[in-house]
Amino acid sequence: MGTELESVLVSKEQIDAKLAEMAAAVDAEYAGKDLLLVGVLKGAVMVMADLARALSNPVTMDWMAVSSYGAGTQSSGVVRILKDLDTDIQDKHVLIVEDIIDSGLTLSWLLSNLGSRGPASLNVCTLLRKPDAAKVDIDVKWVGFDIPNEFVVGYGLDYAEKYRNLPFVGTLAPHVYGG
Ligand SMILES: O=P(O)(O)OC[C@H]1O[C@H](OP(=O)(O)OP(=O)(O)O)[C@H](O)[C@@H]1O
Ligand code: HPA
Ligand SMILES: [Mg+2]
Repeated sequence: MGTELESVLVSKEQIDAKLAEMAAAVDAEYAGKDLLLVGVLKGAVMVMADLARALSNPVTMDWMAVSSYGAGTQSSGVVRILKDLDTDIQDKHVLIVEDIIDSGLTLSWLLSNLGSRGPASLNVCTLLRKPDAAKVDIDVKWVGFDIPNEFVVGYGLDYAEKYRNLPFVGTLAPHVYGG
């Protein structure tokens, strides 16, 4: 491990096993229905790719890009749409795929934004959640791992755009971000 990384919090093996479990639950929930997975760029790229491939039922996929973190380790609370969906989600079953719910501000904003477009159903799955950091209460159908309130990187998650390609989730040494 490089000197910038402090520890592995969730290993590749743990992620693979959890996504297989989540995929089975998603398959069961949406059996016989058309499901649209909405991945939240950029962080959810890895979860989306691996979760989708673990599903047995066919799905369609679309992406939204929003950003509230910039280069820091704290949410600004201001969510910006950088890219909207390509598809109309009215009357569709929609599952938002996220890498992490931290303050919950991104998801809370997304749920109200997508909810106003009239989907047949709207649910959320996330690989990680920080219960101690929640600023808003959100109903999340599937959560992979509840983790401590520490800044994490890897498996899609970045610090100033770095570390997204790590195959595991790890904590960053505080000296890297001045913590
Ligand atoms: O619960 P919250 O406190 O709102 O944080 C969660 C959001 O923050 C991250 O995205 P970010 O804005 O960093 O964009 P990125 O995915 O492109 O890194 C992450 O991917 C979630 O979408
Ligand atoms: O802990 C985190 N790490 C990286 N990106 C994030 N976005 C919200 N929380 C985090
Ligand atoms: Mg980020």
